[in-house]
Amino acid sequence: MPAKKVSTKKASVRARDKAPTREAEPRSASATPSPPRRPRAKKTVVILSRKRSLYSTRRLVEAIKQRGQRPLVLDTLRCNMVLAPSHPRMIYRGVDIKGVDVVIPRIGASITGYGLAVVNHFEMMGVPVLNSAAAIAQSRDKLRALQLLCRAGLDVPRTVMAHDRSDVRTLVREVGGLPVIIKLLRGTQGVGVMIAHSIQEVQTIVNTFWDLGQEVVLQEFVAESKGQDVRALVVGDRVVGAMRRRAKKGEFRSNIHRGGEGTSVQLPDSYVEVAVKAARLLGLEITGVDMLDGSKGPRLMELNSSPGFEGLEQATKKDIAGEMIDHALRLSERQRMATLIRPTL
Ligand SMILES: Nc1ncnc2c1ncn2[C@@H]1O[C@H](COP(=O)(O)OP(=O)(O)OP(=O)(O)O)[C@@H](O)[C@H]1O
Repeated sequence: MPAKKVSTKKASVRARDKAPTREAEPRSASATPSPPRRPRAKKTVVILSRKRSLYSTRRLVEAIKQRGQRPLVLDTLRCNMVLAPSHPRMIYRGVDIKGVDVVIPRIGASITGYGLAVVNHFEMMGVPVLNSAAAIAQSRDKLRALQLLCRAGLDVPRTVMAHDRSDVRTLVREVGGLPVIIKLLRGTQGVGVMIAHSIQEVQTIVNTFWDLGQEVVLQEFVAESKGQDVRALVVGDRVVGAMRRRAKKGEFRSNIHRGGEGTSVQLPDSYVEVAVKAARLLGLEITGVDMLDGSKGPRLMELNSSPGFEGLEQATKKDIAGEMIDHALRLSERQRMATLIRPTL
């Protein structure tokens, strides 16, 4: 169902100044009349997204409306940031954005730089964001993310990054020999993930990428995973849905975009623990954690900070969008309470 267009004009109106909707009268067994209740104002939830027609954006908008709150979809690239001492502002199509309660960034890889600046600007304006600019940046840098996970003792496939063309044979040995996985550091949806079965192939692939100025890593091929991987969606400190993705015939990459098929799974505790710990380590409130099945347990591949969830909702029949919005609303409420309490301390 197409998302209803949300007028950006509303952005100029402070959410709490809007005419409040009446809440239902509380039922009470006591004869004492209860004091009049202050009606709760709607919360404004901003979705940063290039297109409101994208599945995940539409579902988030739907979930916000279902909870009686106000969605506002802003095209990340149309957000203009004004830096002024102690008063950062955001202008969208000539309108000052005010009264935002929480922001959910959906930042595609192609606009990471500008997207991070916009997210950071909302943080400077004191608005809670899921996820923070620092956490998104950390998870987008695949090597840094793997370094952090590895340092914390989590199991990641053996990985090397190098620039020395003369030493490819040693690099292959370091990751456990052939076949070897070669990954573009900036790849997504399985594009830029290759398997090489000979030293010659490895050399050709890495040299091509290096000549194009691209960074690559060599990674141990986790054969036990047999063309499957696990996607766990972590919201806060819970896995709210998980699926096993199977690669199509003749393909080792199980991404849905590469024709992989997802089926709902109930994850063993060890997988849940690893996924939640990894999300905490990278500071991600919402994340899609990709894991391979190793012979000794889950092996972390990567964490996506703006995970698409169409395949996951279809496979699990769960309201993943609703889980994300509930968490966002909880965080915004927590922040509101914190600002109320602070002056009395
Ligand atoms: N080390 C490995 N051993 C075996 N299979 C692997 C390995 N790394 C990746 N794969 C397979 O290739 C697929 C794509 O890898 P990966 O998720 O790293 O790519 P990506 O382009 O970063 O994808 P995403 O869109 O999730 O960011 C995985 O889903 C998995 O099936």
